[in-house]
Amino acid sequence: MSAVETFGSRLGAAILQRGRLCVGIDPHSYLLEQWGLADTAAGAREFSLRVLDAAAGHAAAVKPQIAFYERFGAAGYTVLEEVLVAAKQRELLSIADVKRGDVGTSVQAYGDAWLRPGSPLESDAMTISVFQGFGSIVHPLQYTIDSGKGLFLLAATSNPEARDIQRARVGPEGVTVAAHIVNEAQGWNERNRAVHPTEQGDIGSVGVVLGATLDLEEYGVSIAAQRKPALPVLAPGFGHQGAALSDAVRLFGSLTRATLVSESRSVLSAGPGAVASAVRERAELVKREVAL
Ligand SMILES: O=C(O)c1cc(=O)[nH]c(=O)n1[C@@H]1O[C@H](COP(=O)(O)O)[C@@H](O)[C@H]1O
Repeated sequence: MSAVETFGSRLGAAILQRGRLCVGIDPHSYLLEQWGLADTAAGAREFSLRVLDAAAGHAAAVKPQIAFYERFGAAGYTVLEEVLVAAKQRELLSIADVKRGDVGTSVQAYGDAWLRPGSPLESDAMTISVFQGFGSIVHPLQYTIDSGKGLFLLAATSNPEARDIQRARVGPEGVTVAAHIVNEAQGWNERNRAVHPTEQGDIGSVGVVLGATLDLEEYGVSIAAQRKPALPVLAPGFGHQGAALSDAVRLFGSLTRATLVSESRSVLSAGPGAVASAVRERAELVKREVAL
């Protein structure tokens, strides 16, 4: 039996304490300009630290999108390292929005980079692509057991261009790709529940990304069944992409239980002077509207 506190358990505690808002940290060029900051690694650093201060105590998690740092090369990665440490100091769960995926030792190296305790880029969880097969992520999955880390598998993403691929039917039962990925995540959580003390087994550590802009039934994803352990869901699409918080429970049904409402631009566009109040307002609204 593992003594490690699971990601699912930490996620549950964070939701209970601070609600289910996840603030996306996306230092777009246009936002840096709007904030009066240079479009440089130093600008992204200033931006990110201010967002972290705004999120502290009000959001369950933050989700830095690594592409916005990667565009500054090594300097961007140095900033990202600092941002991830600063998130931890503020007791915010960090979800590295990496969206990487590969096979064998390559995907193992991604897991080592983002989930290995002591790694310079250590995060609490990462987004990951499993379009090369659930079996391809066996190494990153091990971090959920050994080190209390989390994964969010891309399943039904918020962008409309993904519809054809993610709704395509696969396997002998002809389930959609999205539903297949959801089932794999749920199955993993069920199989590994016993590895952890039972009080930690309420929420799984392997979650999925489901866009709030979608009709999940259309993607073949059932929102009716109460599954145990609860499936973590990272739900982007609220705010800037048009999904309304008031629709969240209708959209996610029983999956709302362990859902993180992820918003980036709707909060970040408030600017440096108003970002703190924007986070607080959004967090309050999420608590009121997305209650199960
Ligand atoms: O994994 C994600 O966070 C993600 C998945 C998805 O299906 N759609 C999606 O927009 N995102 C991310 O969410 C952020 C955009 O959020 P908004 O600015 O709130 O629209 C970007 O960092 C995207 O990469």
